[in-house]
Amino acid sequence: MSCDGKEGGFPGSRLEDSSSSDDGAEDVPESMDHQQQAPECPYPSTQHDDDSWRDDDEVEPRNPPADGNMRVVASHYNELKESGRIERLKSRIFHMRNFNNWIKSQLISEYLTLIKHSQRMGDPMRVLDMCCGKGGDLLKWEKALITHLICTDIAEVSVEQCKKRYEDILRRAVKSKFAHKFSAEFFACDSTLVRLRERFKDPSLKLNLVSCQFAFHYSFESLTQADCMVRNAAECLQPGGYFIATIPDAYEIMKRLRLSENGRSFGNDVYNIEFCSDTDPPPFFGAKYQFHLEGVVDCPEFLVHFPTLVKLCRKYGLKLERKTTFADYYKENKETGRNLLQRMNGLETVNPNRIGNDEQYEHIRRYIKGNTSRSYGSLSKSEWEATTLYLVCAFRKCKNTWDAQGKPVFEFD
Ligand SMILES: C[S@@+](CC[C@H](N)C(=O)[O-])C[C@H]1O[C@@H](n2cnc3c(N)ncnc32)[C@H](O)[C@@H]1O
Repeated sequence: MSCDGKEGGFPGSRLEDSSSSDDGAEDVPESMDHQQQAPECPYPSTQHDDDSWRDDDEVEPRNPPADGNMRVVASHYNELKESGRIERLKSRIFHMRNFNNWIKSQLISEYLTLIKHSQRMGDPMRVLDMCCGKGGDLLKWEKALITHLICTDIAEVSVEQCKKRYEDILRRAVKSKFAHKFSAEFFACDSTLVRLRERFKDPSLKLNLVSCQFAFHYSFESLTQADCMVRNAAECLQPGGYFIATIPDAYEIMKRLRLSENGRSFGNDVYNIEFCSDTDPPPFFGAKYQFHLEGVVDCPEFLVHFPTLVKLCRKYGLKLERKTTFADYYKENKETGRNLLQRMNGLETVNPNRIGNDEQYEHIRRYIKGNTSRSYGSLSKSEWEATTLYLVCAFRKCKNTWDAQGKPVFEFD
């Protein structure tokens, strides 16, 4: 597909079960645990100390208004085909997709746990899954024992599939005495254009968690769109509630771009990023690139200038609590999340005797220093390079008072 992102479909790679995820991974039921125990082989983390934007302080859109990229994005996701389990197993990014899904599980569990600790027994747990896709996180919500879920996405086909999956979960829960049941509502809309609360069944609803996984960056097409998306994330959150997201790490992208040969594109055999113009430094909004991920994504995306995101969030009472690259989040969570990572097949079991001189596993050869007596859990070099394009972030909703004009005054501590 060309860099203008106006053609072609969204090649899918899906499981046939009811839990596949649009970031390419899925919730894995406990019974699918067939990966052997394998110690994880660490892979060097990437650094980003390079501020790639102009260093003034303005949050000004320098790009023209939205040019229809959202239509392109929506049709990509709407056209996404479900593929069989066999096909998915053969994918070169099978483990990376599961690894990304594990990161989401850890993040969701971390913040739901924090919220639960501040609640009383029996308090409701209400979640907005903004840009929910086909419902890849539904089993996570079920396992976390939430009470109400709102799912929305720009792609109507995805929302329909998400709703069907929820109904399947509910049917199973009704049959089983012990399964957890939660209520849910679904609607399709553009979160960068529409005020979501007006589409809620109860617009006065207070949420505990807003989750936006692998999608928030689409809003950085323009200030207006990003502002709308942040307001949607913030305005229904209770004080003490959280907005959590996984987004591409724009610093890492700019760093790799500047190291690239042609200064416009870079990647490997599983992913590619190509900038549509050679704006360097990039603008705060509308810094567009074409993202291609092996068999899963071929879509226009936008850099998220993180300090600008933090400013927008503050405007709506959201205080930054965490910004961590996937590489570091993995390091932080690999002990506590080890069993889940294994169950989710988030790492490939690599036998050092079988890797020969394959440069994809060079890091393992270096790590084991000749000891070939056991297997290691790892990702291939290409998969690792792709997953380390991302970061996790979390913002906490602050309490507020009201000024004489009726505007909220947030207490940021
Ligand atoms: C990579 S998928 C992630 C889906 C899901 N959050 C997950 O983790 O499985 C990105 C999703 O963002 C949705 N999306 C992109 N732009 C959007 C917008 N402006 N409003 C609502 N949804 C949007 C797409 O339709 C797609 O389902």
